[in-house]
Amino acid sequence: MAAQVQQETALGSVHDSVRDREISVEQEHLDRVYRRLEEKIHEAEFLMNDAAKRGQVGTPGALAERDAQVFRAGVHLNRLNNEFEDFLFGRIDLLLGKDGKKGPDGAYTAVEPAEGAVRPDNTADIAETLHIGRIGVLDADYSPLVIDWRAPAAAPFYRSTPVDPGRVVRRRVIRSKGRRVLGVEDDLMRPELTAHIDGRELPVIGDGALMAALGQARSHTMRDIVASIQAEQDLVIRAPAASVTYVEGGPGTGKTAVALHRAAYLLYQDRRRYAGGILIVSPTPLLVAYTEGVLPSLGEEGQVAIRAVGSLVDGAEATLYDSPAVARAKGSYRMLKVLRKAARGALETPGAPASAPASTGQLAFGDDDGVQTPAAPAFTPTRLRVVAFGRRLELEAAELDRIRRNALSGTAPVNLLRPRARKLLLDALWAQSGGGSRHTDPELAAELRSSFDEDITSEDSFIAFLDAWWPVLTPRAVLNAMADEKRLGRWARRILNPGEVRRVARSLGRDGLSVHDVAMLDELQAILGVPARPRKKRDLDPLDQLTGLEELMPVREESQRERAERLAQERTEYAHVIVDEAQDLTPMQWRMIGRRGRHATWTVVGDPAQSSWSDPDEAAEARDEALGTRPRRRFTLTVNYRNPAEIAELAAKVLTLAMPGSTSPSAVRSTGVEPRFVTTNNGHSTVVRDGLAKTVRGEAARLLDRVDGTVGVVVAMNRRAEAARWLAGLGDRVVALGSLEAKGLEYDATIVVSPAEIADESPAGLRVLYVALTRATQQLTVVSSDRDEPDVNGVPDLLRD
Ligand SMILES: Nc1ncnc2c1ncn2[C@@H]1O[C@H](COP(=O)(O)OP(=O)(O)OP(=O)(O)O)[C@@H](O)[C@H]1O
Repeated sequence: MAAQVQQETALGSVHDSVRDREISVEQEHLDRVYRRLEEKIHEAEFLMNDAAKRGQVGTPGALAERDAQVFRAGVHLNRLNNEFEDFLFGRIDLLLGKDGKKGPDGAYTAVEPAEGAVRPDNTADIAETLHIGRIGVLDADYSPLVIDWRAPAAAPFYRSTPVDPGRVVRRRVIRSKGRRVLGVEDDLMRPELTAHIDGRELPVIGDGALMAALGQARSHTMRDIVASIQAEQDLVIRAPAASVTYVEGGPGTGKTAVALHRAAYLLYQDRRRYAGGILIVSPTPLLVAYTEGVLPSLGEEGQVAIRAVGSLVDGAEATLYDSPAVARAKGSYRMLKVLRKAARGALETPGAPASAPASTGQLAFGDDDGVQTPAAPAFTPTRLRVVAFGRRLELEAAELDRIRRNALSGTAPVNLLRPRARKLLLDALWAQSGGGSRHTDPELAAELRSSFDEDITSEDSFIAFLDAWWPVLTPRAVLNAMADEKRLGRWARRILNPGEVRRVARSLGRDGLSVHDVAMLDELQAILGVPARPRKKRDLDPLDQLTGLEELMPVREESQRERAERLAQERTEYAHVIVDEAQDLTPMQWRMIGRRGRHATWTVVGDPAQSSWSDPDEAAEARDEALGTRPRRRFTLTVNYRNPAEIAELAAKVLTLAMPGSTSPSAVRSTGVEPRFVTTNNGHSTVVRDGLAKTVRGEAARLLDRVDGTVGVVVAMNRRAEAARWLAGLGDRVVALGSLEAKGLEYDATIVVSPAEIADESPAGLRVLYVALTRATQQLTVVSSDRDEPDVNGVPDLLRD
């Protein structure tokens, strides 16, 4: 082979000296970069001080300019300080490019080599070397010292492969800590070439950075993969933002990692458009906690909202789980029909509470927002009595019902129909008063009518009646009303069966919300509508009151800043929505997320084989509705970077049962460690014979000894609390989690407890089991109970060939 590839053999000392020399080459470059960064930090500090001085000059223009300058310098300084750790991680050595043109980052733009860059005898010279890092750094003469990983010039670092190398001859990953380079790992993209750099043959060190990264112990937080993004992943990360980017791939193919890096890429591409406007929806708070450190490590702190699907509605936080049967009823399209009926029905229900109890959280509208929510009436009034023009007028129950039905026949949100209902009441009272026949002159008649209306609407009894008869409903109030089985039964007639009604009503009576309740609240918010905010009144000047001037003064307009702050707080729509684990969303959740991305571009990542939702067709319909007719660009990720082949092979058996005909991603490495099977109940057990608790605890302790990082114990949802007790005192490297909570997470080692229990938990149980079996990066133990019918080797029924 032409290039000087070093092997770990008898040539060890030669190898070490070449490696040391290459490390010192990179150290020199890193030193240069740090010197330049320090200069830039001084520049930023100088700018800030200078700007502060300029503030004392005091003209409005100078002040505005100062503010902008201080802001820019502050952001810059902050980034430089934060990126100081480990920001240089890659290098590519390139052949001469085709056209010789340079891009804005100072690098040549051509992807393909110039003709003649490779000589007929397969020798070539390195014409350009680029270092890749978390941010770009230009030298004082504008030559690129470091290229931002998201810049076009950095793409070949990720895209180049031996099959399609482009200009790249050698791709190097640099490992550093603080200011010290610790190691380098090279991949040769053109192994057939003898390439020279500065008159020397190009050395190649190590056997690839990817394997080194994959072998590292896992902690409770995800790491970025910026130094080892693979070509098929890079295509997704850099896909144009237009329309919908749709990514499928099996467990461990990097979908979550890719989604996070894509957010950072989009911000880099068009910061103005996306800053603050990217939403990442994650299935669980555990996955949010696991992933939320990745974007800051890519230099994108606070720009992207990562929210669990149960925390998408402000003021509502899901803390409870529903049983599979209840989840199916609450999450399906059928619930939409029930909610529409409930929202209208809650108005006319005797005794229905009209507003949320003060102790429960508020949705986006409520007392806090200045909208008056009337106190809950004891019952819905059945008669209206008022006095107008000295006459007693009265509307009876039947008439009131007719008016309500008439008002509700509109399609507008229920709360927005209140003015219409009020108008219909006044019409009925006016008709009763006979006032319409008193004047033939239309002008006089109109005047009479308006003073009639004024007379009635200023009466306290009328206002109290309206508040009780047509209260402003909050989503919480309607949900509370649905906890009454009888009422729910009425609203869900022919939609839910009696068993479902009973179970749903009971679940809504609990203290707290489930992830499905949150989607129902959001839907109710849309069905009920938000009544117009009363405009804030200016505080009255006592002098105004004396002179009556206040009536002539315009209401003060919101300042631009106030408006910007309010909009940011109220943000419910985003410019780009990234959905992780999209296969799990129910139709109601798709509707909730869809409302946040009505005008957005989307990235949707998921794996149908891991879906815990029982009706994939219904969910697909809801997804298509949320994404609309936007064109989709589809990608498939094919390589499993998480599980060693031994574990992937076992999981594939469950995949065959769960989704016959689908293919597993291919595992990129093998560890030689086979999954272990332990039983609790029979004489053939290899280890323990007594209870599950002791078995799992013993196995967890064993695995903690064998791996440096984390151990996850996955149990059926109803065993979660119990499993936490089994592990008490073993330390924080080991955690117990329910099958549905394991989604997206990974551990060095996992224990999957009773596959049969997990599979029987729900209609999608086999797919949930597939998720559980694919969480380990190194070792997997399966603990069986009686239900698993283990064979003599402890292998449970579901995992046998
Ligand atoms: N290019 C890469 N370089 C290094 N590590 C990688 C790379 N791609 C993925 N990984 C690692 O593989 C693991 C799996 O990635 P990730 O969680 O994003 O996969 P996923 O497709 O979302 O999996 P699942 O569907 O099971 O949730 C993570 O530890 C991730 O850091």
